[in-house]
Amino acid sequence: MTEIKPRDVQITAISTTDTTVLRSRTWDRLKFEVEYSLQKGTTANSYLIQGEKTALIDPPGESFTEIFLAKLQELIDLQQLDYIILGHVNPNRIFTLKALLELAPNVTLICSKPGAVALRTAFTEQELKIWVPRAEDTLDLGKEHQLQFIAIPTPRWPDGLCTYDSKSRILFTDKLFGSHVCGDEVFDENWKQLDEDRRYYYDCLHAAQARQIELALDKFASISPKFYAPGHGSIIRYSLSRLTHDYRNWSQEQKDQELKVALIYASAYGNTATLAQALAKGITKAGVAVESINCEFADTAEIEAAVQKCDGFIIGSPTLGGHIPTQVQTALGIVLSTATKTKLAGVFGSYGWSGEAVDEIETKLKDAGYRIGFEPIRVKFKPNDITLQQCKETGTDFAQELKKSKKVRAPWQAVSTSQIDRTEQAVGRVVGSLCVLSAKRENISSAMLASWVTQASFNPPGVTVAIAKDRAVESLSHTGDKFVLNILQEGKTIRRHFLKPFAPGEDRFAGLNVAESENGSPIITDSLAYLECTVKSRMECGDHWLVYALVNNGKMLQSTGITAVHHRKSGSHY
Ligand SMILES: Cc1cc2nc3c(=O)[nH]c(=O)nc-3n(C[C@H](O)[C@H](O)[C@H](O)COP(=O)(O)O)c2cc1C
Repeated sequence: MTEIKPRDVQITAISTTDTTVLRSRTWDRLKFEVEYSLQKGTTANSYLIQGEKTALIDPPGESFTEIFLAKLQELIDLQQLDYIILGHVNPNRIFTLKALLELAPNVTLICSKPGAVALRTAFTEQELKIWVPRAEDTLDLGKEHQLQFIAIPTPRWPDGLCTYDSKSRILFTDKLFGSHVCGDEVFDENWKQLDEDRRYYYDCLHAAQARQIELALDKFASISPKFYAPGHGSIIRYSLSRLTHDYRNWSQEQKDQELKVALIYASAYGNTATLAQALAKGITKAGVAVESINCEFADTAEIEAAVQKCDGFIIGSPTLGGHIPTQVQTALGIVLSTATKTKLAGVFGSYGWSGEAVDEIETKLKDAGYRIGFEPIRVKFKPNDITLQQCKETGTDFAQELKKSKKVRAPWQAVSTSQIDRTEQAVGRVVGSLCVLSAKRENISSAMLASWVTQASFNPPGVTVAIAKDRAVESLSHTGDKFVLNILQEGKTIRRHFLKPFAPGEDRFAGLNVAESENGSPIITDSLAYLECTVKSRMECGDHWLVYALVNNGKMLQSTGITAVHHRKSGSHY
């Protein structure tokens, strides 16, 4: 096993303009968050601007409090710290904030209006100096550092606030333009290698709030930053226009999707919100757009518009005091009076002991005549990895169900209608080996049938596998992922086992003979042969990912028998 480096705080000056980044680095994987599943660690970036006055942006979470404060005190005397700017108020970071306030009692906190409410809730026993800047306000730190504040409210971070320093031309973007990767590179000189991570970060954090991301980009259009300084990952210096363009394109892609799901939820302590994010990831992965609505911060018109436009809706609610919270009640009222009965519905929520909210919502929707697309999801308190995986799979199934009921089928482009049948038949004559890809991450095993598999290189030995985006198992389709390619034998029944639909979270290997490979992935021992592989790269090919993987190890499991090949009548499906 590779040894994981200890957490640390890396300090680097950004350009020559009195600005320093303090990167609190976590090298190992973080648990229980959808966006961390690539397991590359992350950095929590804080920034220090030293004009005549001093401002600190976004101190890190509790696991860094001690080492971060020690490093910060090497740079400044905390008695001299004038401002702490919060891109959003993160409950995990309140501990560090408390420690900072003890050492810097005169500091003024700067945040958005909803941020101030969250701060006052977290600091009930303490009088805080808070400044909520309006759009036209600036803050003069001296030495020409004029700070401008841009509110970027999103469903996930309703209190989002970006800061722009006109002297250094750094835009501090908090949750925008980040990536969860830990390394020594402070800047994005290797930005091409970051493409996959940035896209994944966008897909997990922002795809379900693409409308608000577009509004944010519009707001940034009037300034011309030289750097994006995000809350996580490398500082964007060399690829700023490219990444801006990418964010525009990815948001437009979401807008262009034919089908939309309104994901309407509220969450007092973040648990229902975490479930919402996992569902959203599963839905968007399947090529269906999500419009997230955080009931606490959305107005009636916004909810009505989302419900009218959507093809399906999902409502999420915690149970508080034995009831559905008022904001969700209101949203439910709007849904019941606005949504036509043809829309597919879903319900989920976190609870502590009785969990009435999910049952009540389900009953009301059923009584009103809506079809419920999945067994309501009820999760006690904080969801774990397995629950989140189930939510993602439920989201994907919900999207598939919508596609089926709306008969959405990817059009064959550049082929005239009269030629479609002939061309489909001809393409269908291309064959590949029938295999099962299997992988294990933490304690979650996954598997999928794959028939678009072929050898791709002799030296090093490598294979390619084309994986449908809407069915791609996350733990085997990203660079660095390890999996086993189980090569099936003609005449055996393993194929039938994997052709049947699995319920979200269902054990894919139940009833099969399985052994563990060196890379931890399951080997189906009744296969003809197996290969242990590591994903080297992947390429986006329309509705599939083409994964190129190196073969690390392999073995014949049967001395006779030939490889199963999947013969098809048409090239328009497997
Ligand atoms: C004031 C309060 C009242 C609660 N009342 C209930 C209740 O009546 N029934 C229940 O099952 N859970 C109850 N809970 C537990 C919450 O539903 C649980 O913490 C849930 O994870 C909150 O979800 P959220 O993080 O999305 O807000 C209550 C929690 C609090 C703080």
